[in-house]
Parts: sequence; C-alpha cells; structure tokens
Amino acid sequence: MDFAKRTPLVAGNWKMNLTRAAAGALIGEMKPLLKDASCEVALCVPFTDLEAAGAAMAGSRIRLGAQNCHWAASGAFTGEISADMLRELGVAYVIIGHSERRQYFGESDQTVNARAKAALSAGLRVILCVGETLEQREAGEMEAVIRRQMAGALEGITGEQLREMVIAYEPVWAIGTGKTATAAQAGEVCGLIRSFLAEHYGAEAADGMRIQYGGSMNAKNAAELLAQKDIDGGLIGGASLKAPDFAAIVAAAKE
Ligand SMILES: O=C[C@H](O)COP(=O)(O)O
Repeated sequence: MDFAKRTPLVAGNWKMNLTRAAAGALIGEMKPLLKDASCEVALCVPFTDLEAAGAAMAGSRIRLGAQNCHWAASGAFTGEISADMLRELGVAYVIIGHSERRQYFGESDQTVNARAKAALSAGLRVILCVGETLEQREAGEMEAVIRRQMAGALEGITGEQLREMVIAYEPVWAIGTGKTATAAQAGEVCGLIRSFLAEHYGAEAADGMRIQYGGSMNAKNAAELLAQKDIDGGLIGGASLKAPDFAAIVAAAKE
C-alpha cells in the first residue's frame, strides 16, 4: 500500500500500560483483525515494550511507535531516551507534546519543539499533539491556544520536515473521560489546524497533512468522527488496549 498523502493514520497510544508479555499477546490478537486495514496503523508502546512489540508486529503492517524522545542526541539526562535509541529499535513514529507530558512532566512549547526537531533529524515521524483544556475552551481561548501550541511546536521546522509529521488534535477535556468532542467540534478544530498550516506552509502543504482526532474515540463514535473532511485518523488511548475495539476503529478509517 502507498501510504501517500492523507491516508488516514490510526495510532494506538498505550500510555503506561502492558508489560512485554502482555504487549506481545495483544499484538498477536490484533494482527489477524488488522490484516485488511485500508489505513495506516501504528502502536505507540512503552519504551520497555518496544523490542517485544517490534518482534510481535513482524509480518504485519502495524508500525512501531514510541511516546516521547529527548531533544539531545546523548548526554547526562537521567531517565530520558534519545531519538537514535528509538530508531535502532525500529521505531517509525513518536508522539511528541501529548497533554499528559505537558500536564505532568512540565513540557512546554519550547521543549516540544526541541523534541520534535530531534526526532525528525533522526528520521522518525512525529505525531505532534495539541489541544485545549476545558477552562480554556469555556473562556473562549481555544483557537488562541491551538495557534500558540502550533506556532511554538513548529518554530524552525521546514516544509520538508512538516511532511514527516502528523498533527493530533486532542482536547484535554476529552482524554480518558469518555466525553468525546462532537464530530462537529473535532472537525472545526482540525479545520483550524489546517488553516494554520496553510498560512505558514502554503495550501498545498496543508492539504497533504494528516490531522488526527484523539480523545475517547471508540468503536461506536469513530465512523462519525473520521467522516469529517479535516480528520485523517485517530490517536487512540483506552480503546487501543482492546483488540476488537481498536480493529473496529481501524475498519472505520477508510482511505
Ligand atoms: O493519546 C491518546 C489520547 O490521549 C486519547 O486517550 P483516550 O482514547 O483514552 O481518551
């Protein structure tokens, strides 16, 4: 399959779940269910699962992903993992700037930018997360927040590098809460993101970018969300830990 422009990407984000053995077992369960997928599929697993997950994915079209990387190539950064370390394990995608990283681990737009650049330099594809909190939305600040996060994260990133990126719109209030954005809300913000990209990189670049929605996407609501013209896939948390649920979302994401 040619994973060309705008082929939807459905990526699971396992967050801090599943040991090596459990990861291998879940991928084994998913493989037959995903073999006829007409979109691109990735699983972003904990660092400790990468090797086992990569081996379990062999012979399938599932791409291996990680959930973060450091901005430096190497050095005295206890507890951190570099982009090259991920590449060596066969990682294709890395999530950068997830709201849980911003909320619990002090990620700023600047560190998100630095991490994204390091990942791109190492040849990884970046899934860049942006999204507003409920307070920001209720205060009428959603668009300003999205624009600030986009501008900060993309500072100094070239049009050529942008092509190796996917943007994930994840409203913080919808993550792990069961409270999904409506298809219209999600579609509106993904449209704003595409407009931002058009303003900064040109219409052609913006048209080719994949923009995912993430936040309580599940087997039931996926089709309606994915039918929005500016939504090109999903970043899936909880539902990516259950093979039939994840497979149903993948089936809903047609090219
Ligand atoms: O990265 C995934 C998102 O945080 C969504 O998580 P969720 O599907 O559990 O709401």
